[in-house]
Amino acid sequence: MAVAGPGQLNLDETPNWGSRSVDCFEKIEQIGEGTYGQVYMAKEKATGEIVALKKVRMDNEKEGFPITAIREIKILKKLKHANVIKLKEIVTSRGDKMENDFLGPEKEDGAKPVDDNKFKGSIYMVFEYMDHDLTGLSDRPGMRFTVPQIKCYMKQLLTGLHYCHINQVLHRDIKGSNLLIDNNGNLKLADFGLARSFTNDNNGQPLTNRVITLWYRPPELLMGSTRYSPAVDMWSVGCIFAELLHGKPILPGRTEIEQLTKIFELCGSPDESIWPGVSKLTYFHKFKPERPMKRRVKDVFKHFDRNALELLERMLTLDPAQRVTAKDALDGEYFWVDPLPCLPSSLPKYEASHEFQTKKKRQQQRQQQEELAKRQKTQHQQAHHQRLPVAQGGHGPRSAPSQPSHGPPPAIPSGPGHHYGAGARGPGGPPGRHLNQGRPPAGGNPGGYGANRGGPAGPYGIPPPQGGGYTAPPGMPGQAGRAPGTYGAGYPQGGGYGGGRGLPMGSGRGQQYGMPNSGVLPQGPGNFGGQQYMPQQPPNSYIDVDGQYARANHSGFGAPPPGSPHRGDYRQQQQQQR
Ligand SMILES: Nc1ncnc2c1ncn2[C@@H]1O[C@H](COP(=O)(O)OP(=O)(O)OP(=O)(O)O)[C@@H](O)[C@H]1O
Repeated sequence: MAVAGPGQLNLDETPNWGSRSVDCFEKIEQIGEGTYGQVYMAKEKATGEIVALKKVRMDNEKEGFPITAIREIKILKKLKHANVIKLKEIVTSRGDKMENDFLGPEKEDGAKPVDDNKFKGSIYMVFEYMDHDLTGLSDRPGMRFTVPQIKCYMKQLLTGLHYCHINQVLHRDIKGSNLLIDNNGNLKLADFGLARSFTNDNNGQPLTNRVITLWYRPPELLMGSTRYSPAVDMWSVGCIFAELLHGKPILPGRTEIEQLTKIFELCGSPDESIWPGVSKLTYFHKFKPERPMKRRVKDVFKHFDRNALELLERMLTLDPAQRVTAKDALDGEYFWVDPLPCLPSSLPKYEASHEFQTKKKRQQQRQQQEELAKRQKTQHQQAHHQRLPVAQGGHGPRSAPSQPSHGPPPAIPSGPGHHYGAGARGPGGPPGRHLNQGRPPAGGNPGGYGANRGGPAGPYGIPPPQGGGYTAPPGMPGQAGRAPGTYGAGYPQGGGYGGGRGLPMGSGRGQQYGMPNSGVLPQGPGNFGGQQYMPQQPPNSYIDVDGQYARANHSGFGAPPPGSPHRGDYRQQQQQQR
């Protein structure tokens, strides 16, 4: 098993990493709870800098440092990009000092009792702090994303992903809660715990297909493919894109088969003519629908604007070989016509919102509502009993008294209102209502953007509000014409996305995605370390088939409970197997 012993991180190049203690930081509050462990907002004592500390959960690891964390650290060390979260350093604690500080003392010296995993320190990854994740942000009451804002986030998502792909990294867990956003409007890819490096043939080694949260998992993985490409991430991006525009998750399956069925219902069922080679996939014949299904993307999302729909079609292409790449997506009309993507810095600033916190708030609200309802019911019953004739003694006839002693049922306030259209989030609405309705299944399934987090798929409906157009003034570089595309094809030699749409590096629309094909490249102006925007106006771990650990199936925008099919946590399976 590819695990390192505690403390054996082998983090070459950064000898200082791991040398500092977590005591250099002061905890502020918990902002996340993931498969790995808790994530805290903290302040570096010496500098006052705010950071995020992600604790590497060791309590389930009997065999040393978890490979998922090793992989995340290794990959993040190599990726340096404005749209990829920055891992600043690793710090350690002797005997879990941090945990004691945060959660209360356990032992005098701060060490944990010994029986398994005992007296061992903890390891924390120190990240730049981000104010929001996309799930938390979109779940804010009243949140509405404008079209330029959606374009701005999508552009950054694709730019970060393109950078990963040309550096031969598959993310394999693109979802809202892994897209972090700061109050300057910057979006960064985070949570590389499921990511892995790839080469074109992976030296003949198969990859696990148990990756990517179910709602965002592409058909090739669901049908058992073990040789896949960056296209898997692009499917997830398509699901997020549609969700942003539509206001709720578009493919909320509860099981793998249901997920595939939902995909076929929307995208049609595959056959050799549209997806050469599909019939060779392990589960093709098992999951093939009895009757062929027609593609309905255009019908279902007919309220999307033409360019958005065209891009979505290319992202949600069944055949991964024909699915749009991040680079080509960035080149799509969608990002180059009015309303243009807004500048990140022009986006509104919001109070911090992480999925963990918004979920907690929702839970508290639900509890309050339940208590209120209970209290009202009790009061009502008491009032009722007081009105009953004494002789009945509370054991009256079974039929209701003839006098109208029952008032209307207590009003249960609905949940916070949500954006993207109509209704407040509340108990599942009747069929026919669309956005912002229903509530996630108990346990919190992946949720949508400002919308119905997780109810069964309802009818597709209301278009999002169209944000105002943000046209670059004439003569600004953002208006430059386009030259024929000249990008290198395929991965990993994707080439620098220097010129956007085939313009020479740094010219034209002033946009630069990614970097040249040199593995990992330094950040800096002129390439996409220094992302340039157009001058627009503001408006789990266990071994899998690739011999790797992986966490799969876990949460969507919300976090399904451990053990739910959405989470399908490899880590849990491993524990069960042990
Ligand atoms: N750098 C950061 N700044 C602010 N918040 C963060 C940061 N990193 C993570 N978070 C918060 O913590 C949450 C969980 O983080 P992350 O996804 O990295 O952990 P995980 O254990 O891999 O979670 P999961 O099992 O859900 O994938 C994120 O959704 C986000 O809300």
